[in-house]
Amino acid sequence: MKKTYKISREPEILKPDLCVIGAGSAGLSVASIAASFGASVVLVEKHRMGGECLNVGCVPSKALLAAAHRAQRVRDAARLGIGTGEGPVIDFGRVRRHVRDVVSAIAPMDSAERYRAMGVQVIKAEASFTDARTVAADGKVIKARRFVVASGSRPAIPTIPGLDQVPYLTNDTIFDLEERPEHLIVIGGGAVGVELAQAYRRLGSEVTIVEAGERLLGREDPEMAAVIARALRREGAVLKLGLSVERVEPRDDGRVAVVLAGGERAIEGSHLLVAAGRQATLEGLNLKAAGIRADSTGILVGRNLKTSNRKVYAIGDCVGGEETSGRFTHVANHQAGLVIRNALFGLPATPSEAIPRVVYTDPELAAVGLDEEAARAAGRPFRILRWAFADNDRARAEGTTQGHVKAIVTPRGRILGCTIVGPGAGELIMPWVMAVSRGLKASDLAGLVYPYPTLSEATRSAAVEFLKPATQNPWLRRLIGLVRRLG
Ligand SMILES: Cc1cc2nc3c(=O)[nH]c(=O)nc-3n(C[C@H](O)[C@H](O)[C@H](O)COP(=O)(O)OP(=O)(O)OC[C@H]3O[C@@H](n4cnc5c(N)ncnc54)[C@H](O)[C@@H]3O)c2cc1C
Ligand SMILES: NC(=O)c1ccc[n+]([C@@H]2O[C@H](COP(=O)([O-])OP(=O)(O)OC[C@H]3O[C@@H](n4cnc5c(N)ncnc54)[C@H](O)[C@@H]3O)[C@@H](O)[C@H]2O)c1
Repeated sequence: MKKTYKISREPEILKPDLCVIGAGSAGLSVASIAASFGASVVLVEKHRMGGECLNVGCVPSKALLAAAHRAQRVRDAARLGIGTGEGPVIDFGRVRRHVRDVVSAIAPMDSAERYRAMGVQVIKAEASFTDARTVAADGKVIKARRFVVASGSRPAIPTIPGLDQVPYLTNDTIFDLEERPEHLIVIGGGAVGVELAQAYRRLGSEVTIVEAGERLLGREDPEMAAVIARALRREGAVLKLGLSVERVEPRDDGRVAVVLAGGERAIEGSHLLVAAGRQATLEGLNLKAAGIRADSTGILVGRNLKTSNRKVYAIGDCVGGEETSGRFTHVANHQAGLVIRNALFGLPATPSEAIPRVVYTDPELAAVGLDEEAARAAGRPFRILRWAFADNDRARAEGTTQGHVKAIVTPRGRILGCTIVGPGAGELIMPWVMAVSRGLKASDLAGLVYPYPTLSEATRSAAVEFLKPATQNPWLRRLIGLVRRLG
């Protein structure tokens, strides 16, 4: 009889400088920067290269909003004397194609091929810790000098009775819709809910937002968030605020009914979007085996973004606890740079205090540093400087006068924070980011020359507000008199 031999193959052992888990915004940034410095990098991704931002987050949502904002401009054109007949004709199939085309055009930047060409070893598999110094993926054993967990987040699904009995959308699926929803009900009035609600409303859907909190965009300055709420209402979105969802029911005709607490009439819609926050993706990682601490908010990090295992960092959306500066792509990128500083060069990795955030509605809302509430909570004296876009010549010319700049400064003028709601707020926030980050004063921004007529002048006007009391200063008035006498 022929003898059979069992061939037991030893697993391949890789010993790179860095092993990065997750190829979303955070993981890709770390991998590319490390590779550019000549470090050896293994990047492990179990699903799609580019993660959430490229595939189901920032990119498709901003492409959809771009189409929606274009439709609104057509509606608004009559105010400037431009006839557009019956208003915009929305071809939802083409809108969807535009969204897909934008994602496809950016995808090569995040592709495995591009990263392999940089010298990164890309493994398409789930990564799992086997002990404090080892990760297993695709039958390979990775014993890296340092690990970076960048495993991201996914939509948090609230426990609402009946939700599991109806089809519902999240940001993972809404960009695949083939047809425009007739009536989209959105659970959650945070950034995801508000941006997508305005996008669909402007593309012609009926939209209802149900938000458990008393207002939309609960983490933003209430005065500024109210401008967005007014804009949404004016465009016909229905806002149900301060109401919790009691249950969700399917209707015989395929529609969905959302029953609200407090005896409110049930809302019936064709589609339901759950946009009720995020949950860190931790399953499959086997964090316990590596001694990495996490709680319900995500992986806990300390100084230098290190986890409780000092060889392992965590960055991006998977990070929880108090340390997180928000779940944003630019935060993920910033943290990637910090990890490189620490892991490759042994330098301290101190997160910036000046992290901006933008909600891409129209008008946009952008913020950096302290807002009024945070300044009050800090218990130190401060001043508020405001400037309305209604008093900005360019905004008047464009017919986009909603909103204002609201800056928080110390009594000596040091800029502590700024929130802008208005046209292009996401672009206008940058001098304020620079000011907060570099400890600049209102006089620094007031002293710059701004081209006329630009929206940027609203920054100077707000900053000049700080200097206005000086015009009443008796010493300065006496000085003017003295100079006058000197001829
Ligand atoms: C609708 C929407 C719009 C948004 N718009 C903006 C915006 O305009 N601006 C902005 O700054 N932010 C925006 N965000 C937030 C932004 O998308 C996230 O902050 C960012 O994508 C987080 O990047 P990340 O790399 O931490 O995580 P992710 O992009 O989620 O990447 C994590 C990757 O890790 C992989 N992974 C997980 N576990 C494992 C494992 N065990 N093994 C291997 N791979 C694993 C996942 O498959 C995933 O690809 C938006 C979010 C949403 C939902
Ligand atoms: N422009 C951007 O930069 C951008 C855009 C979208 C998302 N994001 C990121 O994604 C993160 C997640 O966004 P999000 O909007 O999903 O979360 P979020 O936490 O900002 O808002 C979720 C909202 O849902 C509400 N909610 C929760 N459960 C509810 C329930 N059962 N009924 C009614 N309301 C309920 C909450 O009160 C909250 O207001 C954001 O924090 C942000 O970091 C950024």
